[in-house]
Amino acid sequence: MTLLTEALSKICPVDAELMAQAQTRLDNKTKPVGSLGRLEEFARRMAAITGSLAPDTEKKVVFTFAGDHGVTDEGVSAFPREVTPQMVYNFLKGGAGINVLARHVGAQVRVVDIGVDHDFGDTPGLIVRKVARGTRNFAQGPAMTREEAVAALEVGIGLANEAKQEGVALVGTGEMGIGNTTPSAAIIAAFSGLPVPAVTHRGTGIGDGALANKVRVIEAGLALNQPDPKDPIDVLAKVGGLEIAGIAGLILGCAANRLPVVVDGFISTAGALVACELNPHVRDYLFAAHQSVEVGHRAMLDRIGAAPILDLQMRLGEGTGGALAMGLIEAGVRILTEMATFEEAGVAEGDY
Ligand SMILES: O=C(O)c1ccc[n+]([C@@H]2O[C@H](COP(=O)([O-])O)[C@@H](O)[C@H]2O)c1
Ligand SMILES: Cc1cc2nc[nH]c2cc1C
Repeated sequence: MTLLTEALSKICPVDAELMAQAQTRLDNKTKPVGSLGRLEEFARRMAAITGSLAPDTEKKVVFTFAGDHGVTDEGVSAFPREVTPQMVYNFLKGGAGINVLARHVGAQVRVVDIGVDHDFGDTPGLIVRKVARGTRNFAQGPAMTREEAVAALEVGIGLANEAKQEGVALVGTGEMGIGNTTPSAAIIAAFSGLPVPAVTHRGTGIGDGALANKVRVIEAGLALNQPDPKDPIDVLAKVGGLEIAGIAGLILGCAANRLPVVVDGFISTAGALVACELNPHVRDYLFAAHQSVEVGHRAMLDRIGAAPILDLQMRLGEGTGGALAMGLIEAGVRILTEMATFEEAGVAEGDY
């Protein structure tokens, strides 16, 4: 069995009984029923995912996948593609936004070269799983072969399997790839059939002219490649990206291992969408960290059926929103495990 078929076959619904037991415990805590709102949701879902009423959150790891995109030849980003490897070095030195926010919540950052158009040699700290030196320009043909897409999915699955083995408790997704809002918009347009202008936005900050060009490029790429929305790997291969595939695989692997996974912004959610289209139970294992500024993000989250935890007008990527949301998920779990019950504290219960 391949890593992909094995992961897909292992994914099952979360434990509904434990979800109910966790909620009963939360209802006995010294607070009006439901008064901790979504923190209670995080706690009961963590119980249902992990199969424990005292879910572990100790070891938190954000995987930041880096990859390049042939479609940058079409002028779809405000930045040159050299920024992708330059930012990889920044991550490894600990100076990027994700490094700061991961330190803030006590998470580790792991940087994965899954498709950067740069030779890193043996750079200390970098996880080298390069499938190709970037994708091809999907305005001229498929971004990847099906084999490349599956190989990149399996990179992510392999990392999730290793994370489970070493006792990681909470996984975060992140990415770095100049041009990657273009394949992300193409993916949601392909699955949903929504008009391209409704899901395409400014990414790193392009102006009106470049945005109109980006819409035309995506429309042309979809018309040329005809991705089949009923075949998620076809969509991923034809108009996706290597880091998006790595993230989709990581999320599948987490679901297969009953590991909770926190999904960052627009590009990470494109990966989550591919994973959910492959197996709808994946949805129950993921937390949508935040609402990105990218306009197409809402359509992705709606299609997955996930409500974002934060709305901080962020659009950096890297895993930054995911790191922040990890802190809140952990807070919810601590309510479940540490807060006193009415009985323990000698507090009178309400009469609803
Ligand atoms: O996470 C998001 O919601 C997000 C939204 C816009 C841009 N980004 C980041 O910006 C880069 C892609 O933007 P662009 O304009 O080059 O397609 C890529 O490195 C992403 O991490 C990330
Ligand atoms: C500087 C920079 C940092 C990033 N981090 C994620 N995407 C990015 C894009 C740019 C341009």
